[in-house]
Parts: sequence; C-alpha cells; structure tokens
Amino acid sequence: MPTTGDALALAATGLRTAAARALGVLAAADRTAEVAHTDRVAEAGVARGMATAGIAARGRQAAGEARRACRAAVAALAPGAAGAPWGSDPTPVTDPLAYSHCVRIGELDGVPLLVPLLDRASLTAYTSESPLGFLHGVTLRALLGTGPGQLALSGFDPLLRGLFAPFAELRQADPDLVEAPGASEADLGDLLGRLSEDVRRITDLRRGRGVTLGGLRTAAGRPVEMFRLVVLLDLPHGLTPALSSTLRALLRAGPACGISFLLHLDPAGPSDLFGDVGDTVTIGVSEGWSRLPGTPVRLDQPPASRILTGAVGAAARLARAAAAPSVRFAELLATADATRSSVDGISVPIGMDGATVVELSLGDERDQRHNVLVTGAVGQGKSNFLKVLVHAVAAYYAPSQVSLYLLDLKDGVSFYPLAATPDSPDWLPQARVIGLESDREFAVAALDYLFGEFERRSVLIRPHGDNLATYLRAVPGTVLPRIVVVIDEFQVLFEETDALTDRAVELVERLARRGRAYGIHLVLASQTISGITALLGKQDGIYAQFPIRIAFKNSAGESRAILDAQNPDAAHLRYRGEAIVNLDFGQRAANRRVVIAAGEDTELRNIRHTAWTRRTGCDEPPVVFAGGRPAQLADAADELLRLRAAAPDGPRVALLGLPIALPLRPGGVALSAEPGRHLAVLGSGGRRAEAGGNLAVGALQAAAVSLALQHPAGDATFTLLNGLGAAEFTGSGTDELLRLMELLGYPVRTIAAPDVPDALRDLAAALAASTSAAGPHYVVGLALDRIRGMDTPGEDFVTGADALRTVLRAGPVCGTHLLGWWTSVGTYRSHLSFDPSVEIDAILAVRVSQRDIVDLMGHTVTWTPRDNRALFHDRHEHAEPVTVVPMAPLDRRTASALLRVDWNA
Ligand SMILES: Nc1ncnc2c1ncn2[C@@H]1O[C@H](COP(=O)(O)OP(=O)(O)OP(=O)(O)O)[C@@H](O)[C@H]1O
Repeated sequence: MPTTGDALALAATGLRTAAARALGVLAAADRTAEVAHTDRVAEAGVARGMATAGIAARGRQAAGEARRACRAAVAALAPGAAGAPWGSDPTPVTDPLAYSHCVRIGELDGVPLLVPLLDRASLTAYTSESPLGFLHGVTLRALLGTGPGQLALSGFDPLLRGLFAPFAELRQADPDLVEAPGASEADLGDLLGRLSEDVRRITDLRRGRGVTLGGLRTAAGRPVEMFRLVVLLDLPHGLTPALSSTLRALLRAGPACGISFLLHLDPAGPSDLFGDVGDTVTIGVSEGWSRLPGTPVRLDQPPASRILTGAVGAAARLARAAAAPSVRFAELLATADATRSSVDGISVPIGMDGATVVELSLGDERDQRHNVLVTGAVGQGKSNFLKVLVHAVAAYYAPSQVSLYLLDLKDGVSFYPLAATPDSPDWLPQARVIGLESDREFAVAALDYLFGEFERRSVLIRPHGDNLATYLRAVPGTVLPRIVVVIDEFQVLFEETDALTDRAVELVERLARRGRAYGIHLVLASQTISGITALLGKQDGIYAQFPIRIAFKNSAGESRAILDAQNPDAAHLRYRGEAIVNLDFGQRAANRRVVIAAGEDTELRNIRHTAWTRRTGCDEPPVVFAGGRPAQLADAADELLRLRAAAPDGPRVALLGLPIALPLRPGGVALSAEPGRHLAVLGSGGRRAEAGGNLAVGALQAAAVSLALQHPAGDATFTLLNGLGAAEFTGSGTDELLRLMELLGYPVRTIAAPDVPDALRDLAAALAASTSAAGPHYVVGLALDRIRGMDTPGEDFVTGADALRTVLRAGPVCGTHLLGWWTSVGTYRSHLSFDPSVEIDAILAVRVSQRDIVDLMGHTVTWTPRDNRALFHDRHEHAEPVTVVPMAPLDRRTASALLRVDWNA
C-alpha cells in the first residue's frame, strides 16, 4: 500500500511531469504551488497538491495529464468511494488495512478536491446552514474508504439534529462502531475525557516508533486499534474554556493516534476557533460552495438518502462479517480418535474462550452436569452448535460409548446428513434414532422408548448404587453406552393442550430428573423458552434439572428466561456463533463468553465418514423417521419377508403403514378367524399428490399386496369391489395394483360398481351355505359409499348392505375378510348394523373429523386430520388408537422394487 508520502510524491510528480511536458512551465507551476503553500488551506498537504493541480491545469491547458496524475493520487489517498463522486451504489473497501487518508469534498476546476482526514488531520466547517448533509457526506466517505469495522463514530449533537440517524444499521451491526451522540456539556466532557484516554493509550502503543496509527497498522500487517471520527455539531455549544482547551489538545494529538475530528461551527460564534490548531483544515460552507484562496470550490451534493442508507447497510454487513470471530472446528479436534471412555462422563470441545478451549462435560458426578438447555434467536448459531456437539461426540467416542437420539421438531435439515442419503451411503454409527421433521407423536414415541430403556437400565444399575460408572466397573465387558438425546425446537412438544403434551411433560420431567443415574442426558434447544405455557408451574422443577445453559444472542427477556432473572447478558452478545456458556443454572457470575466452533460442511462430512469406516460391531444404521414423507411398501420388504416366513403358523397381517412408535416397524391388521377381523378405512383419503396421493387407497393397496405375499402357496383369492371412477382408478395407482398382483401370481377379480350389490349377495349366500373354510378370500372395497343400490332389495328381498353384513359376520371363520374404504362415515354406519364395531374390529381413519373420531373411537380420543397421517385403532389388539403414516399409493417404481425382491430367499 502506498503511504501518504508516496501518494503525495506521486501527485506532485504527475503534476510536474504533466505541466512540464505540456508547456515546459514547471517553474510557473512550482510558483503557483508556492503561492498555495502560503495559504492555510493548502497547508493540509494534499489539498495543496490538488489545488495546485487544478490551477496548473487550468492555466496551462494540461488538464488531461494533470487529471490522470490526480486520479492516481486520489485512488491512493482516498480509496474507493472516499475519493469518487457519488455513484448510484457506492461500495465500501474490503481491505481491513485500508483507511481514508483523505476524503473528497468537491471539485476544483474539474479536479477532485480532497481534504486530509484519518491519521492526518481534522476538518472544521463553518456554516450557518444545516450542516448535516455535508457532515454525513464526509462521514460516509471516511467510512467507505476504511476497512470493514475499522472506523468508529462518536459525536456531540446538542440541538438533537439526529447526527447519526443514517448510521443506525452500522450501530445495529456493532454498537461499538457508532456511539449514541451526547447532547449535554457533561456528555461532551465525558466524550473528550475518553478520547484523551484513548490518545494516551495509543501514544503508548506508538512510543519510540515515530509512526502514526496507520503506519503502525501497516507495519504490523493487521488492524491494531481502529480509527475514530469524532463529529461535533453546533460548536461552541457546550464548550467551556476547559473543554475547549482539551479539544485543542486532541486536535493536535488525535489524528496521529487515529482520532480525527469533524467540527461544525456556527459562523455567528467566535471566528476561526480551531483553524490554527494542528493539521486542521478549515472551510466555510455556503450554498454548496466553499472558498479556497482565490478559487471558489464547488462542493459535492450531499449523498441522497437512498445512497446513504444503502452504503451504510453495505458497510454494516461487511463490518458484521469481518468482526465475527471464528473458530475452526478442525483445530479443536486435533487429536480426536474416538477412543475416549464414557464410563465417567462425556467431555467434548465446543469452542474457545479467548485462547482457552472450552469443553462441554456431561456426567453424574458432583462436579459434573447432566442436562443442557440451549436457546438463541433465529440464525444466531443454535443449529451449528448442535451439529458441532454431535460431531464432536462422534469424533471422540465410539458407538459402544455413546448413543445419540436426534430429533428435529421443525422442518430443519441439520440432522439430514447423519443418515444415509442417495449421495452418500455412510451414516453416523453413534446415531440410533434420527427424527427429521419429526412431529410431536414421534418425539413422544421416542421419549417413551427411552423411558423403557431407562427402566431396563434401572433394573441393572440400581443394585450398584444407582450409578452407571459403578455398575460398569463392577461388570467389566458390559456395553452400555451413555445416551445423549438432542431435541431441536423442543417447545413444539408442548404447543398444544392435549394428552400428548401431558405425556411429553411427564416423560421429559422423568428423564431429566432421573436419567442421569443411568447415563441418559438431555440437550433441549429452542428459539424461545419463555412462552412454553405447558411447563408453567413445572418450569422450576424441570429446568432445575438443566444445570448447563447455552444462550446464543437473543432478547433480554429470553436471556433472563434461559439464564436467570438477573442475567440479560445473552442480549448483549455481538456475533452470531458467540454464546454464553453457563454451568451454574444461569447465575450471572458463572457466565462465560464462548465462540462456538464453526462446523464447516466438509469437516463434518469427514468426521462422519471416519466414524462410519471405524464402526466396528455397529452395523445397524440409525432408525430414520422422515415425518413429511409417505411410507412406501417397498421399504417394508424386510418386514414382509419376516411375515411371509411366519405365515403358515399364524394369521396374515395386512400392512397399512408405519405406526409412529419405536422400534419403527410397518404395521397393520392381523386377519385371524375371529369374528370382526376386517378393516374399515374411513375418510376422504386426500388426493393431492404432494400430500402423498390418496392414502386411503394406498393403505388398501398395501394391504392387498402384503397379504398376497403371505400366501406363498398361491392359496388365496382377491376380489376388488370398485366404486372409483375411471380417472380416479388410474390416478390412484389401482391399475398398477392389478398389474402387480397378476405378476405376483394373484390375479384380482374386479367387480364394477353396478354389479357390487349382486356380487355381495352371491358371496353372502355362499358363506351362509358353507360349513367349512372355503380358503382365504380377501375382498377389497374401494369407495363403497359411492356404490348405488346398496339399499335396494334384490329378488330375495336382501339388500346389498344386508349381504355386506352377512359377509362381515360369516366371513372370518371361512377365511373371508373385507378391507373396505368408505369416504363418508355416515354411509359406513348406514351400511353396517347399529354398532359397527361388532362387525369390524379395525379402523384406519384418514382425514376424519374429530367429531366422527369421537363417535368411532370414544370421547377420550383427540385427533386433528392432517397430511400424511392416519389414526389406526384395532379394538382387538390395542387399548388406544395409534397414529400411523399410511402407505403411499402404488406407482411403477414401487411395484418394480417389490418385484425385484427375492421373496423365496
Ligand atoms: N459458531 C459459528 N461460527 C461461524 N459462523 C456461524 C457459527 N454459528 C452459526 N454460524 C453461521 O450462521 C448461520 C446460521 O447459523 P445456524 O443455522 O446455526 O442458526 P440457528 O440459530 O440455528 O438458526 P435457525 O434458528 O434459523 O435454525 C450459519 O449458516 C453459519 O454460517
């Protein structure tokens, strides 16, 4: 970077060469320069050069070359927008060491007129007009020409003109960059006092080196201290004789310490108060003109407010990015080789406090902490922290030492890469359960499962003083990993007022309170914990089980909610990724400001891959629940093979979907010979493709195919009663079903809607006459409520509905089972007898209202219809209904995948 001296020399050389070459009047130019030199304005050095250039150029027609020379000087002295006319979108410089030695204030005969500023001088402007436009222009130029976050603004605004209002965004980015201007004499005294301190401190830094702050920064190659521009309005307001002399001292000593002043004086006051002090340039501003010796200068128009706010915004963004401290995750993990033992706890590095690496320790001993609460406003680094924590655990602990249960209750994608994906076959072996876009049901199911694990462990560990470490030492060789349960956006668990929330509160409370003894630790993260009403009253009880509090930047209210009523410090954090880490229930004295490591994607991928290749004895991939995706029958191949192998000895199971429970395993209705072993699918099913297509039809297709595969001997028949129109038949993949069943060896007999009542009458008659089982027969009914004539008596005075009831009553014992879908619950009721539950045990409700659910399943059951979910109740098997993800309708891909399976393996 050229120094000011270089640039001045450059300007002078350019000027002289240009002048000499053009006219050979170097002497005259020098004389002009000399004239200018005697003037106080030109004392400021660069202004002198520029004025000279302008005068020389005007006088000698060497404007072109002189201007070129000037341009080079301008670029060096006033980088970027500091020296350029206002364009439409002035941008800040990005070099952290750049600073505005000079700023442009106008033009002199077509030559930019620069005045020296940072590191060199101060500027006094006399004007009786509003000075704000001029001062904002100079301030903005200084800001844009100085490295991001390297110029701080201080001010005095006794008439409350809104001195720094346009710089509010910079203040938001970093409050240290824009101090709120003072207005009273006391404020001015305080400001000048602090500045005197700064000058003393920076003078100490420079001692013996004879350089300015800018020189010191250049020599060090890094930003040592920042520059400060002090804008004082409406002087001599507030200026006592004592303060005046302090200010004079600061004008002399400040610039070399990086502190320059921009003073506005009212011409009605004492004239030329500071013009003779140090390197202060004085100009008078009047209607856009300023007078230099003998030469009127056209000042630049103040920047338009759009330009001003846009440019300040750009500077603020750069300042924010440049200022944020960053810690590389890889540096923290230098020696991670997955060999740590979790017997006595888990300890992993998460960030830095200054030069100290900060570890997070989870354990049960007196000096350890067992559960963690995390909050932070949107985008402040909470998800990054959870990723860092999970990957640090994977880097230090083998799967035999730690198991991770990871639930994301929002649409977050943070945990997505931990499971195998189409692009990368590896998965994180420490992860046992990954819930992506989990809903409350899945989270509660996971907590239920963990509570089962808690009870299992309690039987083993209780005899050993309820202490995991004692137990593991007493029974060497036992593998009992510590469990870390991470729930992101955990407040979703408690959002409703229903039985599920009650269960969630109960489970979280129990696991938080008692899980520690058995090596179960909770990490609960949320944007907000102040609004969790379900925990009101219990709050102290539950949160008292979370000694570790990690608070990213948030509101003061949230800070007090997560830390302590007396602890608003998370609101004062400045950078994203910075957090208060507090191991003492949020007590303010225990606050530690930590820069959490930044988990960069490639680093995280490498950690996962290493963990995956090292996964000895852990070949089971994690259970992945992707709550937003419909279930696919092709994914149930393992379960189908198991059912097929068990088929000769037990009832066949019609698979319908994925019950939300752990272990996550496809489920359905077992069709034994007992009365009532049929299935009713009720509700509209939903037709939107993005909601998984018609899930009622999908569930029935899955039921048919899964039953067929459980009759390896080919000893079953299938009949389809079709109430669907042609378009819906094809659109719902039912033609695909027929094709697949044919290929599997089970051609389906399809009965068209008008023939259904007769077909039912025939079937009822055959069943009534039969005394022994006629062989398995599955009757699949689609849209049975759309079949006309079900109530019309036939020749034998029997209606289709009568025949249906006979089939339901007489079917199971003969191996005949109905799997039927009714859109309307009312029609379903009218087709069956007074109490349908006598005839059909199992109901899958897809898009059924709460009122109908109460009617069908009892008044204690609550249900909100939603995409991709159904409520399943098999009266015979379960006391309570369960939520399931129904199987999606068949398509060509699923059918091909099913055909590729070797069912006889
Ligand atoms: N410790 C950090 N160091 C550096 N950059 C970070 C750090 N933490 C977060 N960031 C940056 O901030 C961005 C937002 O972080 P993150 O997604 O973790 O925020 P969040 O609080 O989880 O947001 P949300 O609530 O929207 O999920 C990240 O993309 C990352 O670039």
